[in-house]
Amino acid sequence: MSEPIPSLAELHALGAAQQPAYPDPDAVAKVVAELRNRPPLVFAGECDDLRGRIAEVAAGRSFLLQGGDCAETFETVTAGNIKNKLKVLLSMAVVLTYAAQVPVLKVGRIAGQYAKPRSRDTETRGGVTLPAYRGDAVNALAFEPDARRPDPRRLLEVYNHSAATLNLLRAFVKGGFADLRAMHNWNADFVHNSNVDSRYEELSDEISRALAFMVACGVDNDQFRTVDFYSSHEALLLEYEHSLTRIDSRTGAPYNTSAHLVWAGERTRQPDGAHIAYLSRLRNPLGLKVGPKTTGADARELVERLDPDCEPGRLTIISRMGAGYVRDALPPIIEAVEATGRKVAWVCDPMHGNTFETATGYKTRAFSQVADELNGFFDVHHELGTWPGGVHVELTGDDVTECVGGVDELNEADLANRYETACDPRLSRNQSLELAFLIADRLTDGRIHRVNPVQEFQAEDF
Ligand SMILES: O=C[C@H](O)[C@H](O)COP(=O)(O)O
Ligand SMILES: C=C(OP(=O)(O)O)C(=O)O
Repeated sequence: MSEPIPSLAELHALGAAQQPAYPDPDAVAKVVAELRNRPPLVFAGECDDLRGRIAEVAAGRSFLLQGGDCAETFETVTAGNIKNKLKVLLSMAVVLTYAAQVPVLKVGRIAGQYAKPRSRDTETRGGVTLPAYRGDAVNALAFEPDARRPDPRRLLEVYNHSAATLNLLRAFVKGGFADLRAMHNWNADFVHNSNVDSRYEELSDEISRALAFMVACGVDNDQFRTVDFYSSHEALLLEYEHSLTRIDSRTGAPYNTSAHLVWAGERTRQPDGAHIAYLSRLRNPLGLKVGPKTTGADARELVERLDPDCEPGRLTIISRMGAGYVRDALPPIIEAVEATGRKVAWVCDPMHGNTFETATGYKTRAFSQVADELNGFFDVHHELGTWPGGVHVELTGDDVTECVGGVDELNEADLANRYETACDPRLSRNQSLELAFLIADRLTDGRIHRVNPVQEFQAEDF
């Protein structure tokens, strides 16, 4: 049984990094009271299912695909946007499942990813300094004093937009949209102009033939109709996360019911800080981001706090080292955690350690560095004999121009064409698919242990 969740006041007393400076505490209290009355967005039993599935990842029998926007915005909660993100994640999952023949666990960075930690509290433009944009959960992106003032009522909008997003996602994944037999349609709206597309089309044709064969052999057609899809976000804003925490009536344990999985970010994982104190009490599966300065001892201390019962599937460690550091910085962390006997899922975020700013002021990432970090991650796990359990990516289903390189050979001048992110640069739909093929190649290069597809593949694994 978990210890009780500390009160918000107790958490703040521990020191909470990256919280908004709300000007009106009464307005915050009102919003918290209102959120505490709202129905949960996810069911505790679903979080338990996800924990079981992450245990499969940790055991080397499955691969975790976690992805979505850097920062969701209220304005982009539209059917088209949600559908495109789901389509690219499903397409990536198909590539991984079929080409690499590993079951793929699908987790969106979605339906709650509205708050951003920032390097600086303020932003200065043309001699004017305003509070930094901290995500739609806190303030608005426009560089104006009113827009940048933190407004707690935005947390109610986070709840509303997350509920609408989850509702549509559940309809898509259970209602037939994600049917494997419809995989050609997921890409019908895209311009087919790259070698990634032809690889994908070839693979879809092969899958269609394989499915027709299986159906002809008597496999139940309906098994391909639905998929399991989970939600996740960084548990950053204590007021929001705490208000959506509920005691499960079945077990008496506390769950964050705003998402299936929540994670501690690189900037908020102080072992004695508020975020770790809060997360350690939850029964949800948890993520932990670790950067290049994390030592083995740091990692050990954090996993002992977050996973005191050494429960397989409890923890997903998401490394975000940077292409130049991953090969040196990751091994001591893996060794220290594995030495504790814990079974964690090891996941690579190849985005956050590889951000740079162009001379024209765009924050971007080079696809080559993203690929290099991923390759480093696979190399390290190969050398240590551990399972490279998954990938965590910032992506969108649209043809944005935010990261340079990749199949469309985007250069710095192209960034101005469709730079739409509210915070960090995301992979476009083509770059995301290209990444999936790259991962599939690493998983099938004969050096990484994988499951026997014939014995272990089940339709619901897709
Ligand atoms: O997404 C992650 C962080 O919020 C982001 O990288 C911070 O960006 P900044 O350095 O521009 O504040
Ligand atoms: C802020 C993020 O990452 P990190 O904590 O790894 O910097 C993020 O994933 O949005």
